[in-house]
Amino acid sequence: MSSIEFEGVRKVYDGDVVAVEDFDLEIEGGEFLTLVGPSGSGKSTLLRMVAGLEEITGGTISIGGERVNKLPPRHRDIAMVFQSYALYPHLSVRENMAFGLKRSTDLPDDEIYDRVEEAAELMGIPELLDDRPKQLSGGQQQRVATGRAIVRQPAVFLFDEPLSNLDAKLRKHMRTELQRIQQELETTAIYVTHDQEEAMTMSDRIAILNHGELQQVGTPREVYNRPRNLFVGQFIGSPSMNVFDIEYEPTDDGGRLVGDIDLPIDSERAERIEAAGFNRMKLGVRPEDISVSETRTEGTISAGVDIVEPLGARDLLYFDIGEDDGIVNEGIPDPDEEGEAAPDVEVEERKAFIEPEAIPQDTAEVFLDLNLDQAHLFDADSGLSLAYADERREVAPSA
Ligand SMILES: Nc1ncnc2c1ncn2[C@@H]1O[C@H](COP(=O)(O)OP(=O)(O)OP(=O)(O)O)[C@@H](O)[C@H]1O
Repeated sequence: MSSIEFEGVRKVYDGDVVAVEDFDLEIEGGEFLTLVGPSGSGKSTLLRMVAGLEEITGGTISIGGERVNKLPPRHRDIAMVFQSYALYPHLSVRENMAFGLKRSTDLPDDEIYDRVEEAAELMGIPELLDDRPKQLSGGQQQRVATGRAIVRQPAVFLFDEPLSNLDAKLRKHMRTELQRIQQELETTAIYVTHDQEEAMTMSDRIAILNHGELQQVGTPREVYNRPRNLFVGQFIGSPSMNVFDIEYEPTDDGGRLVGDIDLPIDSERAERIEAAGFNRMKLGVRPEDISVSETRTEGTISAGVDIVEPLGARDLLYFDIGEDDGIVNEGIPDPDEEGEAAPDVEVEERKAFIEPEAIPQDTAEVFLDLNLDQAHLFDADSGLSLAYADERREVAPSA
């Protein structure tokens, strides 16, 4: 099982487009690691550098302990599965799956075809071996493309959004299939996706990228429960975290968070904020950590009810918090008016998962309980989470 190591990896296109910056990551042999991040954050570039399809501007990539910076793709023991399956239309499925090995090795034909049969078994497509690609559905083509990668018995699988052309149901099914196969073959895998549900369900670890820089790497649970910074907090989780602009104010028995909302906090939390030196902050509360309160207490906020969407097991409440809710929507011209494009203003939508029918119909205002034990505090300037500021202090040498 081959490990993959990135050390200070950097990629600059055309002399000045920095696509990846100072990227360090160690992927264990047999691990399934997913790269996520917004469009243009450098995911494909990283994958292509591992494959050898893109030159590395700086740093080192090693596979199985061997530095591969200058190694041509065919010597890297890697198979890549893309979003487009790129099957040869004039060849049968069997020939498509055998093609790579026939070209790149001296293996005897019967061994190659044995491997094709095995891979077809594993992918559940032995009955398709004599078909042509155009006779296959999207899901079947996906299986053939993956089967073709398996035939090569590579040390590393690279997946670049392999499921994005499939419908939602098939995508879910193929997720489990790919995971099962990767585990059975004990191959190391790097998987790129836009779909964070995919990332959460398939991966041993998730690496989150923004502007070519690694923001955090951890198990799905770690990055969800302990986001290192505001970016990760907002990127992981759907619908995304509600963010409130707040400042800290000390009081006699702890402190208060004031700004978009006004809530008391206990002395333990107040001490941690003071020790971290945070003042202007963002409070992140996930939709699942908000509930409807029967009564107004000091620990609740009042909110306007915008929409309640019944989702079955629970309802999704869209709410607002009045004048100071940070929602920038003044003066947005009507996008339908000719010649007037809507400006690039972020309109925040606040959301909470609530018990079904927790709000009677036609209710305009509710009291909401924010579960502060599950909430995240981030420094407004650096974006760093308070949880990690605590850690930083613990490891800092005492003065
Ligand atoms: N061949 C290229 N030449 C110049 N710039 C490029 C090239 N390929 C990518 N880039 C730039 O590098 C940055 C990272 O692109 P990359 O495709 O790696 O991002 P990504 O995270 O995979 O995006 P997406 O999710 O949209 O596929 C972007 O700014 C992109 O415009």
